[in-house]
Amino acid sequence: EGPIDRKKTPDEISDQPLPLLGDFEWCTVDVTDQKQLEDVFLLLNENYVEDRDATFRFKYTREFFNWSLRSPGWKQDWHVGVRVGSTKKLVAFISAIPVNLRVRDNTVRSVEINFLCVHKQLRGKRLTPVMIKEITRRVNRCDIWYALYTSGTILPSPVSVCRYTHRPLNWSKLHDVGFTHMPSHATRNQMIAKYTLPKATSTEGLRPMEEKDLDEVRLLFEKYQSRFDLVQNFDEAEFKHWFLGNDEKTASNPSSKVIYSYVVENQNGQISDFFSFYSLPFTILNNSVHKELGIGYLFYYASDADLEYADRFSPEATAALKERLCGLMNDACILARDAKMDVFNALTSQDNALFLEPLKFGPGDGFLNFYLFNYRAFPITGGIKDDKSYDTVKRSNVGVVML
Ligand SMILES: Cc1c(C(=O)c2nccn2C)oc2cccc(OCCCNCc3cccnc3)c12
Repeated sequence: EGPIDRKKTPDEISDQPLPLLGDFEWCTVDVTDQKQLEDVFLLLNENYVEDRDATFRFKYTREFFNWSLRSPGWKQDWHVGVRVGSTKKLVAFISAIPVNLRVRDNTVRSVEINFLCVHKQLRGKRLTPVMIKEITRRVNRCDIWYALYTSGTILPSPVSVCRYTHRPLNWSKLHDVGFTHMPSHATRNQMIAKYTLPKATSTEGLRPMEEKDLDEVRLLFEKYQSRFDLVQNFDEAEFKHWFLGNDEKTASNPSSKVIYSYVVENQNGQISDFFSFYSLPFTILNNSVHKELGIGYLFYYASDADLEYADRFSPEATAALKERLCGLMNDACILARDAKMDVFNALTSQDNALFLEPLKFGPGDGFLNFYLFNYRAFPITGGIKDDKSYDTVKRSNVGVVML
């Protein structure tokens, strides 16, 4: 396991971008300029990933980009765009943010690549490989040689693959928009009853995470994450950014809130657990009644449930963790429902297999493949059972969650 290419230095890398065909020009998007942020927002909301039947399209908000593109150490030069020379219209985008990854026992200074988007009318012009080469060049110039990225499509050699899963929160709306279907043996009311959640959460001491919790939660999180083989290491600033976001702005406008983080404070005032989820709605294409699908995505979590066991992977420790996570994640679904989300999405990564079936998550029809650029690693299990069921617990070794 380890780097694929020989060690290089930035001065070996060209300081000029690759040539672009026709009336296209490279640009660097300044996402602190609301107008340029709007260009990215419009490009992705009209041209980014859709589901297979083109029923839904990701609806990234401006707040989401401010959160995901401006994490600590972010560089404007790594927000790469292609514009039409004559009109300055943004027709392609790709981004990188710096991250510290751990792949088994190796720490790898990397970037995470995300939001690769080419305008629908420019598909098939081989623009994607050129975008990837250009972002690679700009990152290499900063002496970073590795990258993590995900894709719904199969590309050469994924390091891991996880399955999409969904927990309906508002079954009737999901049914109305065609996301979920009525099983032959059930009625509408039976399906609604099946997915109805309690009014209130049940975990004693559960409350929103606050700035004063950060150090304690980061310590709990680092202990928990040590169980996985592919993780992102967060320093203090990164931890604050990813779990508290730039919350002051959303205090005024709750509907634009992106990241939701909660802690469990036990009787003697210690933090025993935490979990988080982010909001990333779908635009519903051609539906007269519903315009948007509210979606919560499970993000990171940690628990001390297994800490008292010498072997954290023993059946006893696993049972204790399973019981704790089932209570926590059921509360996460309740909080997501209260935040007007219609479905709660999770992958089969982390220890999710412990609660997916008990909490009525159903397998989705999508897979998320994880790729490492310029780094060879033995495959890391993504928690997928070979068949559709989750009958036996199949834990995963993927501890990184990509937006
Ligand atoms: C996308 C997505 C979906 C859906 O497509 C979906 N949910 C409700 C209705 N639909 C059609 O369901 C998921 C469950 C877990 C994690 C996920 O995504 C994890 C993060 C994905 N990152 C962005 C991305 C999207 C597609 C391909 N590559 C990257 C998803």
